[in-house]
Amino acid sequence: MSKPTVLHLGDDIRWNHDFYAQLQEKFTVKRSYSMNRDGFKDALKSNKFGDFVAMYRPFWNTGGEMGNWDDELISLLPQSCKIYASAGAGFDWVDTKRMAESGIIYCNSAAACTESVADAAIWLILSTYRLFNWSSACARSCDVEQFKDANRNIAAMTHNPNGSTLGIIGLGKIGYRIAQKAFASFGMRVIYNDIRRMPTEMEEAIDATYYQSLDEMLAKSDCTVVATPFAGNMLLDADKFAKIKHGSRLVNIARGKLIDEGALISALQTGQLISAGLDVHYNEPVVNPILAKMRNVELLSHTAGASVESHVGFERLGIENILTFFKTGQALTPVNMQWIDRTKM
Ligand SMILES: O=C(O)C(=O)CO
Repeated sequence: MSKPTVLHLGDDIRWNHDFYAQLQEKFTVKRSYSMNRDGFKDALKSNKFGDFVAMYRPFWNTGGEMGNWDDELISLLPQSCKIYASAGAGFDWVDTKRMAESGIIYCNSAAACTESVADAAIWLILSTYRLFNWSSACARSCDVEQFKDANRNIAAMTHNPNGSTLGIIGLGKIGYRIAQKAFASFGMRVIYNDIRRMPTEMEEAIDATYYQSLDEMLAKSDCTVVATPFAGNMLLDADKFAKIKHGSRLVNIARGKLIDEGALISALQTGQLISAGLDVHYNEPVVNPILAKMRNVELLSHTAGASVESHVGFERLGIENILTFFKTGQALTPVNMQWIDRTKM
């Protein structure tokens, strides 16, 4: 009997060759490599990859050249396709509801990069308190006057995070890990806003307080961290910045489009916010040049999740999702089960 087909999108396997061999034992693996949208659409229309049962994208460098997975693309997938297991925590580029309507489970890989993203958030949080960006830029300038300026003046403007209040928007896997680290390392008081409240024992473990109202949480946070998925709507606009605690800080490790960058810049210029730390940007890969010039703003190149450990984990988790799903009928990290018609599985 012939083996079912898995369509492997994009990057080669880099770390998990033995594990990939297990996938190849059970499935015929076909490769799309890097196809642009038109090429990929033509390939699907002509059934170039056959009636594949799963799609696997082991890393984020390539395999996304076809652009957003919207109705146009999803409607071209063969009816045989049941699961798409992809690298990455965020899935703002996939209409997961539309996929579910075609009976396809989408699995993300947040679990594989949680540690890296949470570590990067801690870096950004610390930097918003201690203004390391400013100190680092002065040292890198190799200019004696700038060095002296930082050395003399930073102390009067920076603070220890210990005992201050960290407000987390989105206490999912990553948000919770950030909270654990900030609570354990800096003794920060954790408050959070989410659509769902955490179980009591999880709240108690980090002494966290739930705020159903985002506005009320923003008014209490000394540092707000955005750790929620982008679901098509902006979260922090001028109205929200007017409600945020005066003189507080902002960190974003989620998605740039959650924040109105113009409003953020105004909040930083008026002192409503005293600093910010951003891994993600509204117009990636273009970084806002006004933010780039602000010495109280730490900027990264969307690398919060980028580590060997995340990469190893992305490759593994995608394969595990596919193998487990076809063995047990259940995927490990699905995000769209609420829309899947289980009677058709
Ligand atoms: O995995 C993702 O989606 C990330 O943005 C990690 O930083």
